[in-house]
This record gives sequence, structure tokens and C-alpha cells, in this order.
Amino acid sequence: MTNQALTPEQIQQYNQDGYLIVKGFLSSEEVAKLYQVAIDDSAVSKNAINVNDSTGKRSKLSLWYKPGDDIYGLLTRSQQLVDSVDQLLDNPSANVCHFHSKLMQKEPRVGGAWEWHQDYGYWYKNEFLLPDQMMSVMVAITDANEENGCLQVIKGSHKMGRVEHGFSGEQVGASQRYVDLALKTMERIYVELKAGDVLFFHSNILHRSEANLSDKPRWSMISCYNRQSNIGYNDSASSMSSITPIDVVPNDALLTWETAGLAEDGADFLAKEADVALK
Ligand SMILES: O=C(O)CCC(=O)C(=O)O
Ligand SMILES: [Fe+2]
Repeated sequence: MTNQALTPEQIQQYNQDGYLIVKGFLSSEEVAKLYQVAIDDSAVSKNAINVNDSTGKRSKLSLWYKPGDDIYGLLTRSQQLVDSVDQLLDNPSANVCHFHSKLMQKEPRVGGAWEWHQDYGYWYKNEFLLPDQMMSVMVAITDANEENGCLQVIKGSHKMGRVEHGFSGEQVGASQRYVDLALKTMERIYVELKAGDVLFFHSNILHRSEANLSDKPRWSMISCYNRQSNIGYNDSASSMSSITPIDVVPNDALLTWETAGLAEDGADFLAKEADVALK
């Protein structure tokens, strides 16, 4: 893991564009361990939820609220990741908390598309009031590129504020009218990442991804962070992890600590039926 604070230029870039890519955030050894666990850990596959896109292509995701002592929990709780998030979220006087994390598995030729949306389009339904205090962090576990359905963002669209969302097939999507209008003046970026790169993105940035039509998987972990000062009044997660300060661990924990499996009783996995806004 890198061991550096974000620079003022990086912070400014995040505020301006609504996203920031940090290349080589994780070492290849760290990535290899994450990949292996995603394949081996039965809690991940047992708790996987299938989400269909509008054409019936299926994405697999596992979502949990409480970051534990498994390798994904240690990554989410690592000093480097939490400090970076702390530098980017509004209201530095409040602690950084973990809302939820998900492992996104887009299998070759199977993994489906995600409609244009803002993550805050969902989280607003959980009655969080302050979008500048929420963000998502995508960690590439495999390379992600245009061929295997990498994330696309509309640069600067976080400045539009929240856009209306409605159901589109099984997914919740942003108003097409507002997406079309945004694309008249704002640039669509294909966020191509190498395994180990990290993307920080604002809760109000419009993003989507295409189905994976290639013969390579596209796997990533997305961790979503919140400030303790931003209460989700309708946050259904029993653990209230979204307003519980993160128990931060040293960066080397990922490689040096004895890790548990993604504990099924501890991690508080999402069952699809349980959630207000799908996630
Ligand atoms: O992994 C992707 O392609 C997008 C997923 C996403 O945006 C989400 O789950 O909120
Ligand atoms: Fe999203």
C-alpha cells in the first residue's frame, strides 16, 4: 500500500471533477491476496446477490456493513484508505465511518450493466442529509477497461446536486432527461484501472457501467464511507456502522495479520429483500 497523504492538487481535483484516481495504491502482492480470498471464501459466494440489468445480464455482488478482521475488512479499515477519505470528505472535525462495502463480480460474458445513477440517489432514501460527507472508493481487483465494463463517470456532475431516481428494470437509475442534459456539456470518462488502482468518487457523481462482454472477469471492491456527523435516519443496517467510527488498522495488516474469513455472523451481509433502496 502506498504510504502518502493526498496532495493539495489531488484534493482539488476531487472537488473539481467529483472523482480521483490513485494509481498503484495496492501492491501486486496485496492484490493477489484479495483476489484469492474472493475466489476461496465461501461466505462471499454464499451471500452473493444476483442483480439483473434491463437486458437480463446478471451481476453478482456481496454486500456487508461491518468491516471485520478478514482481508477486505482490513483494507477498508487501513490507515491509508481511511486517511485519504478523511482528506476528501466534507467536515473534517467528524470521524470517518464505514457505511457498507461490496464485492462486485462481473464474470466474463455474464456480468451485467449498471444504469446511470448517483450513489446518493439510493442513500437519500436512507435519509442521509449531507452528500458531501459520503463517498465511494473502488479498488480494482482485476484490470478494468472499456472491454470488460469498467466504470464510466460524468466528470463534474456531482455539482448538479441530487437528480431524481426511479426504477429501471431491477435497478434504480437517474432521470434519463438529466443524464442527457449533463452529457451536453460534461465529459463522459471511462475509468480504466489496473488491478491495485483506486478510484475515489463523490456520492453525487453520475456513473454507470456496461456489461462485460469480454472473456476477462472484472472484479472490484467498493467501500462506501460516511462521516459520523451525517445520520441516516432510515438506515436499516442493524449495526449502525454508518455512524460508528472506524477501528483503523495499520497499512501492513493486510499482508502481515492473521486474517479471518469474511465471517458470516460478524459481517452483517445484506439480504436483498431487507433493503429500502436495493443497496
Ligand atoms: O461496479 C459497477 O460497475 C457499478 C456499481 C455501482 O455503481 C454501485 O453498485 O453503486
Ligand atoms: Fe454506484
